[in-house]
Amino acid sequence: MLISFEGIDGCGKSTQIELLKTYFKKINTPFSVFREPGGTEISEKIRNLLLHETDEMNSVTELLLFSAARSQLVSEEISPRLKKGEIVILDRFYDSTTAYQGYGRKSAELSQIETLNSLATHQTVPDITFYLRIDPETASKRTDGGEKDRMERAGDDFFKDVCDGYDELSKQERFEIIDATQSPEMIHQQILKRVKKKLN
Ligand SMILES: Nc1ncnc2c1ncn2[C@@H]1O[C@H](COP(=O)(O)OP(=O)(O)OP(=O)(O)O)[C@@H](O)[C@H]1O
Ligand SMILES: Cc1cn([C@H]2C[C@H](O)[C@@H](COP(=O)(O)O)O2)c(=O)[nH]c1=O
Repeated sequence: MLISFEGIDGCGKSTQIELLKTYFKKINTPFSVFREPGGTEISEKIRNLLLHETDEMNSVTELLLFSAARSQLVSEEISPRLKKGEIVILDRFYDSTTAYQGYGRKSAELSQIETLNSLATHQTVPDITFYLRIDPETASKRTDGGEKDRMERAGDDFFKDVCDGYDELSKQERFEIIDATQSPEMIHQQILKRVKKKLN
């Protein structure tokens, strides 16, 4: 089973993934967690380029690098585990590319991004995608104080477009839309309900 978490920076993905890990440990169910971009040696190097490189990067290079990191992660880690019937939790997957590079940066036509996503994932689609929905102002307040990476510095208008992208994407059946301004425990309960339904 493949479970992905999506939303803008500061929406609370990491917090919810930690709570879900605790649940799977409690019920003695093995699972793996990967973050995107990252999760393999090559993909972590690409992450560094994408998030911490200070030189100018054009938006198509950015799109291709996110896709390259994903392709490596899927072939090296995700596909082998899914083939064995394991649970894989992803902190972001290709919906991030559609929302950030498609709707946010407008790096390419959405149909081109869809093709690229399909190529990088070998058509791997999550069983459930939790979309932690939050407005950019509230999310940004949560991450204030910390050092912002290259994507987080993109500005309010960019994040509004990314949110529009997620709102559009989340009309698909596999999405569970969650009000991310609720307490972490309330959000966790909504996540557990959907996970348990899928497990049974
Ligand atoms: N439901 C919540 N209500 C209020 N604050 C929250 C909630 N969930 C997480 N936070 C806080 O918001 C901040 C960001 O949370 P977290 O790191 O889980 O988000 P994230 O989506 O993983 O962020 P990023 O994508 O930037 O890594 C943390 O300080 C966390 O404690
Ligand atoms: C996979 C993916 C990610 N991004 C952006 C989203 C975030 O700003 C960073 C990742 O940081 P996080 O703290 O690990 O969430 O990268 C993107 O723009 N496109 C993508 O495909």
